[in-house]
Amino acid sequence: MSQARLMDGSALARRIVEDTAKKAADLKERTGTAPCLATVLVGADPASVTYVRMKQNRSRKAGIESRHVELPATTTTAELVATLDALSADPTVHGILLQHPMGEHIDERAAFEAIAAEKDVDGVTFASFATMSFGLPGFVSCTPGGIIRLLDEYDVDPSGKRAVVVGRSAILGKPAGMLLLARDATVTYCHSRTQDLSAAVREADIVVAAVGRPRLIRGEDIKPGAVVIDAGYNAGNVGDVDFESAAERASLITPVPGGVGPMTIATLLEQTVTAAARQLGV
Ligand SMILES: Nc1nc2c(c(=O)[nH]1)N[C@@H](CN(C=O)c1ccc(C(=O)N[C@@H](CCC(=O)O)C(=O)O)cc1)CN2
Repeated sequence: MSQARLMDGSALARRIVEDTAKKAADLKERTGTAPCLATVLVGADPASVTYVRMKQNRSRKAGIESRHVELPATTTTAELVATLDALSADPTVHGILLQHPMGEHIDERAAFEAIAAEKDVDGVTFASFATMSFGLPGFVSCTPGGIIRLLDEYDVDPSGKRAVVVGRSAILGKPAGMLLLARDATVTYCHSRTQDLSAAVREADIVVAAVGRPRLIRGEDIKPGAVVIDAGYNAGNVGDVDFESAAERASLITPVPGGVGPMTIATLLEQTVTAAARQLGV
């Protein structure tokens, strides 16, 4: 029987998006300009197509214009960088989202770094990573930022807690750990070379699963009363955590779907409106 309380990302995301829509409307009224988010998709990976569509639809509902750039899977790094340079220089675009993954032949870092810092509403550049890591104002990576908002919403203070982040990707695991560190958690990163994952997870007061391996984290490894954040995206809306068994021991747990996912998009929209306001001098 499940004991954990659900951390309802859908409900919190809805409130953030409603608030963001009001700010977007206010900005348009004051400046005559609606915030604009450019989405860039390389190739046609079905999951990425879905995520980009979700971002466009929710942008529209929040009064954010979207400009979509679709590039073929054969796009080179140089071509992608040229596209991102053009969007970075375009004053009618306030935020840029480069959907990940983008193909193994592409130098992902070169592509992310082509996004102007002031338009990095997805928090993927080195500049954003630095401000995020030092707890300074700037744009956060959207999923990690959404995770911190969920923790705040459910009164989970990471200070002094042992946090274990499973996964070290540039857009998820690494920044999630840095945001928790900035909140004074004692952070351990686990990854494919970690020798005893179960032992590390068993120590955790906060577990962030961000590795993309369906049901990797099981209830028997969850410390009783731990907070479990499932940030795994796998086919069929299955998370990285075995929800049923983990919920028996956790005090709080995010569901998949309806947990971290909606928070990712809400954070993106919120940061787009912030970027637009700054660029429009409001
Ligand atoms: N440039 C980026 N690429 C990727 C990111 C990112 O933040 N920036 N994150 C993931 C995927 N992702 C957004 O791109 C994403 C995944 C899932 C959801 C979501 O809301 N999922 C729903 C379920 C969706 C459904 O019904 O099919 C949920 O969890 O409730 C949002 C965003 C990789 N790439």
